[in-house]
Order: sequence, then structure tokens, then C-alpha cells
Amino acid sequence: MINQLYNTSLSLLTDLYQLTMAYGYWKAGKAEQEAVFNLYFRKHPFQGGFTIACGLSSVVDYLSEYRFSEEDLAYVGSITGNDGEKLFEPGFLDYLKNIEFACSIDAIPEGTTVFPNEPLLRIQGPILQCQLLETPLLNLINFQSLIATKAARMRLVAKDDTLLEFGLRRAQGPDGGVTASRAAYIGGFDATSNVLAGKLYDIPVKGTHAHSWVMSFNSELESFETYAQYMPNNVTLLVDTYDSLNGVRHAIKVGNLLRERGYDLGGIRLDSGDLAYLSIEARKLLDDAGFEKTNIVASNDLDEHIMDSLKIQGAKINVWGIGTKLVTAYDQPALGGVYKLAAIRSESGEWDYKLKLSEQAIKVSTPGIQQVRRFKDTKGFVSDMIFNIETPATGKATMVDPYDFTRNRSFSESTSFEDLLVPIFVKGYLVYKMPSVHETRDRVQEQLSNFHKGIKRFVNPHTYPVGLEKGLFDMKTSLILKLRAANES
Ligand SMILES: Nc1ncnc2c1ncn2[C@@H]1O[C@H](COP(=O)(O)OP(=O)(O)OP(=O)(O)O)[C@@H](O)[C@H]1O
Ligand SMILES: O=P(O)(O)OC[C@H]1O[C@H](OP(=O)(O)OP(=O)(O)O)[C@H](O)[C@@H]1O
Ligand SMILES: O=C(O)c1cccnc1
Repeated sequence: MINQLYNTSLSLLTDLYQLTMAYGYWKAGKAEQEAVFNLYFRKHPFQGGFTIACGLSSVVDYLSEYRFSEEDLAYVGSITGNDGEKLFEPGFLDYLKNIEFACSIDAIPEGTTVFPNEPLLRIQGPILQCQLLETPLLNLINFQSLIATKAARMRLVAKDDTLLEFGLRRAQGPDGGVTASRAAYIGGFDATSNVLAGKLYDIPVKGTHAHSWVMSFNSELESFETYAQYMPNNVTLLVDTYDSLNGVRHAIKVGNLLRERGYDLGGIRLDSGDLAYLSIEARKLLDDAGFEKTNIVASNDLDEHIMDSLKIQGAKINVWGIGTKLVTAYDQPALGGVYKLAAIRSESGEWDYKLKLSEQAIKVSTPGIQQVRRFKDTKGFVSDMIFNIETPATGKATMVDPYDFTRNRSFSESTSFEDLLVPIFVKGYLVYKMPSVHETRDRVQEQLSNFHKGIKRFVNPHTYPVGLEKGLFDMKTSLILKLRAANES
């Protein structure tokens, strides 16, 4: 079943309602009408002050193979409605068969720090294609951005310590495990225990051993000696099977044997008990025996908050093994990214801007062909302005807080900036060279270092200013008024 999952075409990795809408567009003769959608989220995960964009590489892979196979079409053709009759006409299946991906996509590169309401992806093309892509694009970006963000939070606490991702066994299925390993690496982890992710994504793989190894021998010491004998260049010994500090003493004995053979004791791993107390005592034992360089690895349901607490308690842990709470994003298992229609090309060739109303201001979508301009000064990034590329500000740019129009900021023409969205596909052709996973990982740290530390704290983080360019704000406001008036009567 699992092999079958990964050998299949993934065009049907969408919700049925995307296909029914696509059918409707096709029947109404609107399939090729040009549309623009934005993919964005409304709130940072983990009550944090930043999010890391991740998943674009999977989007590129997905779209590079985008086509409906004969099997896909046979299945779609077999879907029935409430009356048991086929939902889709053969002519529509032929249309799907001949689909060639023809959209243009602009996106914020993976590894960039992003904020609510900023389009991570902008998709422009035939409305039928844009519609079919809503679900897979959200699936790919939401989860990976969530995990990269969680990992980046752990990196902030770990500082220069080593972070190992151990999550595969607790992950949300095979793909949840493999993509989480990649996103965790991008977010700042150093290695994963997930061998398939290592092979697929060129991520370093690392690991220790389990309790079962120790339990399979008559004594802990014998298990350590045997491990060291066969893998002298990879010895990190799990010491807590029976008694952690006694385990450390056994590890030191094995360390001395290793030294006689020209090797060294790489580390010990603590996996239960009071990790602050045990790591401090273990450090003393190791140092007193001359093993100052031996690592102390800790694992056991860790997250950024426990790590923080352990650091405050003076724990002597310098390698952190983290699984469940990272790869399942335990305290917030989903990023609420959405995909909203922002414009449709009218018959006269003009853009007809679109907006979704809501009772809640935060849920009113923003129209326009959006780009994000990130302004910076000598100390780093200062604010982001979302603007409509069809009506860019000339001269001084004014940015309005979308939730309080009395608050605005102006930027002179000389303020330096960077426009975040870059072309990925132009009318179906890939024009973007995907950076390596290692470059993307570096980008995360480089980006974060340019933001004020207030957005990186865990408790009541500072809200980084993101606003709408005044022209776009005014256009949105008048569209809201127009739609409210039209829907009142
Ligand atoms: N000094 C500490 N300060 C804060 N949290 C800690 C400390 N030491 C361990 N923890 C965390 O406390 C949680 C539970 O640890 P606890 O000692 O209760 O379980 P355990 O050692 O796994 O128990 P068991 O021996 O039954 O497996 C884990 O998430 C662990 O990471
Ligand atoms: O706690 P996490 O952050 O999820 O990290 C992964 C956990 O998986 C292992 O435990 P498990 O009991 O599955 O196997 P073991 O016998 O190797 O300890 C490992 O010892 C960690 O405790
Ligand atoms: O290598 C390890 O120590 C490891 C791997 C997976 C899960 N827990 C621990």
C-alpha cells in the first residue's frame, strides 16, 4: 500500500470540490479565464512572532509532474453523484487528459521569515488549473512551514548545541515523517535519524542505540563493550536502562577501552529522569575521568520550553534528541494557511479584483496581484508592505495598518528594500533554480538574525509591522464598501 502511494500520479491529491468546481468552470466556458490566487496564513503558529516558509521545493516537484494519468481519469470518470449517475462528462475527462500546467507562480523562497497575510505563493493562470491546485499547495506549504518554524524555535534555544531529529516513529504517517525531517533540518536541526530522509534530501543522518540493545545482553557493561567493539567510530551509549549514573560509569569504562584502541567515547544519552540533575552529575563523572569532550545527549519528550527550562537549571546537555513534539507540532498541529481568489481578468482585459467578506476583519481577504516589499535599515528588517504590482507606489510609499487605518508609516524612495516573491514558474515553465537544502537552512538563520529579538521571544512576542500599501488599502476598502452595499439590498 505504501509503495503504491508513492508510485502513483499525484494529480488527484486534491479535494473533490476542486474537481466539481473545475467541471463547472469548464461547462460555463470559463476554464481558461485568467485568475490570481494568493496562499497565505493569518496567524503565527505556537503563539509565536514569526513563521518560516517551507515546502516550495515539494511544490516544484509536484507541479513538474502535473498530469492526469489514464488511471486517474478512469477513476474520476467513475465518481457518481447523489443519484448514482456519473458526475463528470467524458468531454471533461478529455479536457483533463490534455491539461498542461500553464500557470505562473511567484513565491517567497523557502527559509524566509514570513508574517500573517503575506502571500507565500501567488498563482496566476487559467482559473480551472489554479482551482485544482488549492488543496495540494496548501497541503505542501502548511505542514512544512509549521515544522520548519517549530524547529527554528528549538534552534533559538539550543544556540550552538547540536539538534538531532528523532521523530519518524511518532510522525503522522510516512510522508509526515519524511517531510518533517526535511523541514526540521531547514529550520535548524543538524541531522535526522530518518534514513530515508537522509537519502532523499541529502540530510546528515545520526543516531545512538535503543534500550533493547542493552536489554538483550546479560549486563549493561557487556552491551556497551560489544557496541564499542563493532562500531568504535560511532559510540554514544544510552545509559538510563537501569540506573543513569551507574550507566555513565559503565560508559567511562568502555571509553577507556576505546582510547586504548585509538578511538574515543563520543557521547552518553540520558532518556529519563531529571535531565538537569543527571546531566550535571554525568558531566562531573565524565570530566573527572578525563572525558571532557564526550557529548551529553538528552531525549524524552523535549520541546523548546523544556529545553529552555533545562538551560536555566544549568543542565549540561550539549546534544538534544527531539522527536514527537517536533514532527507532530504537538502544541499546534496545523498551520492555518488559506488560498484565496484575488483577481479575475475581465472580458475587456482589465483585472476585476476579488475579495471575500467576513464578519471578522482578520478573515477579509485582500485583493490584488500582490508582492511583499521588505524594508530594511542598517540594523535589519523594519517592516513589510504588501502592494499590488499593477499599481505600485511612485515616490514615497505609505503603508497602512490594515486593522487600524489611523496607523501608517512612510518610506522614502531611498529606503532599501527587497521584494520577497520571486518567479518560480512562468506560464508553466520552471524558471527558478531551487537552492540546496543546506543553503535554505543557512537562509533561515541569516533571515532570523536580521529581525529584532522581540519577535523571537516565546511569551508575548512583538508583532512585526506588516501593512498594506495605501493604494491597495484604499482599493480594498472601497471594494468592501461596494460588496457590503450590494449584499445589503
Ligand atoms: N529538570 C527538568 N526540568 C523540566 N523538565 C524535565 C526535567 N527533566 C526531565 N524533564 C521532562 O519532564 C518530562 C517527564 O519526565 P519524567 O521524569 O516524569 O518522565 P520519565 O523520566 O520519562 O519517566 P519514566 O522513568 O517513567 O520514563 C519529560 O518531558 C522530560 O523531558
Ligand atoms: O521523546 P521523543 O522526543 O519523541 O524522542 C524520541 C524518543 O524515541 C525513543 O524512545 P522509545 O521509547 O520509542 O524507544 P527506546 O527504547 O529507544 O527509548 C527515544 O529514546 C526517545 O525517547
Ligand atoms: O538514535 C537515537 O538515539 C534515536 C532514534 C530514534 C528515536 N529515538 C532515538
